[in-house]
Amino acid sequence: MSLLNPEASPRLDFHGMAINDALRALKPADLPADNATSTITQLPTNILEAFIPGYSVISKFLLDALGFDITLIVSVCFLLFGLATSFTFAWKHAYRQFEEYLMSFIRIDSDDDIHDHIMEWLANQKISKTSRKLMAKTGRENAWDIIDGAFTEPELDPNNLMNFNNWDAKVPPRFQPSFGSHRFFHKGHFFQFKREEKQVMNGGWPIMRDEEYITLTCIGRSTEPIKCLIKEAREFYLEKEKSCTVVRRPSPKEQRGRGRSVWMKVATRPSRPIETVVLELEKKNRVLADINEYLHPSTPRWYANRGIPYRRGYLLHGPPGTGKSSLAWAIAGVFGLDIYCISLVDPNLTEEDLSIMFNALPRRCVVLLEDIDAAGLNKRQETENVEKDKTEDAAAKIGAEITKAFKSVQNHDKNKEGISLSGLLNAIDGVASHEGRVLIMTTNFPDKLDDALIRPGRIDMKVEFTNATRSQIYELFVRMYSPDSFVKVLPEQIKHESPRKAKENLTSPLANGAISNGTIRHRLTNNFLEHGNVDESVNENKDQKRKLLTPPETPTQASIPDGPSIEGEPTSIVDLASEFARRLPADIFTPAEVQGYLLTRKKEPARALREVTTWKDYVLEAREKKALATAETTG
Ligand SMILES: Nc1ncnc2c1ncn2[C@@H]1O[C@H](COP(=O)(O)OP(=O)(O)OP(=O)(O)O)[C@@H](O)[C@H]1O
Repeated sequence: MSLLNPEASPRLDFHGMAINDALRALKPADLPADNATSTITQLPTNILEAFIPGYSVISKFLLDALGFDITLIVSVCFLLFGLATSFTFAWKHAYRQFEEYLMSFIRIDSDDDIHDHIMEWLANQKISKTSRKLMAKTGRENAWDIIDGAFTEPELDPNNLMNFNNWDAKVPPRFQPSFGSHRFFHKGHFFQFKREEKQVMNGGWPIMRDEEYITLTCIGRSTEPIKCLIKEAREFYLEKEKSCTVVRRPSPKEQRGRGRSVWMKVATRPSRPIETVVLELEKKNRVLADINEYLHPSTPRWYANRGIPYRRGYLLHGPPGTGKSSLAWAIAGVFGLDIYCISLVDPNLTEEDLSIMFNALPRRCVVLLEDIDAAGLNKRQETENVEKDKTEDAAAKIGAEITKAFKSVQNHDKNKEGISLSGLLNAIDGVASHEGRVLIMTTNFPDKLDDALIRPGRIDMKVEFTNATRSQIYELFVRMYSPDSFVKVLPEQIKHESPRKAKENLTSPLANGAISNGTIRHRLTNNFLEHGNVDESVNENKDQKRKLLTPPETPTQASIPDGPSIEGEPTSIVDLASEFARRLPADIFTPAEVQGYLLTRKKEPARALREVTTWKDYVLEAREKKALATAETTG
């Protein structure tokens, strides 16, 4: 019996009647009374029963309670659902076919540099302004960002001091397309950009971790448009970072995946100009020429033809604060390489990690192993000899044996967590080791290193750093008080050269002053040291550079602002520098100490000169006292 017939349902209420009227309009009077016969909009009850168990009971209950049959409504819903599902299925299938035969895609995992290039590029495209699905990132990430000029000046308080309160809030966040699909047109091509996450096995705990990847799709059977887009993104990114050095360190274990993700980018900082490392010109040029030759594209073949592993290691040694790390950073800047820093004293670093790290190095990079003497890799022989000398009498001998045994247990435990000499050697020149990298090790105690570590093939060049010589003191002084524009112009000039030109220049660093102190000296001699003035060309961007938050313009011969000159006192930076270098003894103070002293008087060269003798006496006296105290405590 159908309730669509009003006569058949005497208890029909107002709503029931309205529904029935509507249904009658949909299906006129001759609706079948028996639901065994069905229409296109009214499915047989037994079919509905199959999809909704207990349907007939429910419908009967509703019929009794409300007085109308829900079959037609349910049937229409079913049909609509069926249609929608079929349409979705057909659309998906058709799209899949379209994708399969008429679209091309390139997938990029987040552990590849291209991922960063694309994301950075997209952040600067229209899509990152117009898309409805964005991800916000804090605008400024490190202190170096102010150098690119796009920064907001902090407010000055009533005392003329900078107030950084709320400063960060003024920096607009950066936006990137968020997870999901995004579509955009670029250079006449339609692209789909999909950002997704997948679960991958982790090296440690937790077992699984999320890893991001992106897929770039374009219409057409060629991936060429995507390749062009990737190329454009890479160029954009590299142009942005061209005068910067990217610093990477080992990723925390739980974030470590495969490939590049074992290293994480910790900073991008402006490259250190090689001229700012005050070192004998001959030494500096020797290192640069050697690395330049090693990195030349034809060198790997030369090595291969002679069966020599394509590796080169440098040991920079000398007292702390003499410029070893500074030179390593400057080398990375000169050759435009990323720098990969490993601390061997990191207790979480295992030998296995170390070999994974070396294995994941890119083709060309600088690997910096700092303070290798501090990593328990001391010369074993020597330690044993020292122990022997101490064992003069029997009692002392027994004591020494106990100490030795205790130490060996300690070392055993240490090596379980840390790096042993053989572990380091395996990483440096094992099968897994990546060829083509520039390995730089620094140490304060070269004599303590095991011969195996510093043998040729592992260390190919040693560069000794000493306390500041007179000429270094002089150069540090001149550099400290040279105007910013003067200090900056040379490295910028080098960077704006075409890569080929830069390469030509680098072929013979000795012959070319551009990357050596030679240029600085040459310029200083001709334009600054002799006449006390900087080239006009050098001063071109002076006004612009003054805006930077660096100390105010540094003094030149024309104006030395820290008080009236005393008769007989030098009045130019050059003369001040000469006198300054004369008043300090050679080879006693490290460049870091001299730099530290000058920094506290960075706007007052004349004061720096006046007070240097007092400072020298004070430091020497303090050293003496410290030495006495140490001697007393050690007996
Ligand atoms: N030869 C130098 N030329 C220019 N600056 C130097 C020189 N030596 C030291 N400095 C300055 O001193 C500071 C410390 O230098 P750096 O870290 O390079 O010394 P280091 O020899 O590596 O010291 P450590 O052995 O303690 O690591 C830096 O700010 C650096 O600019």
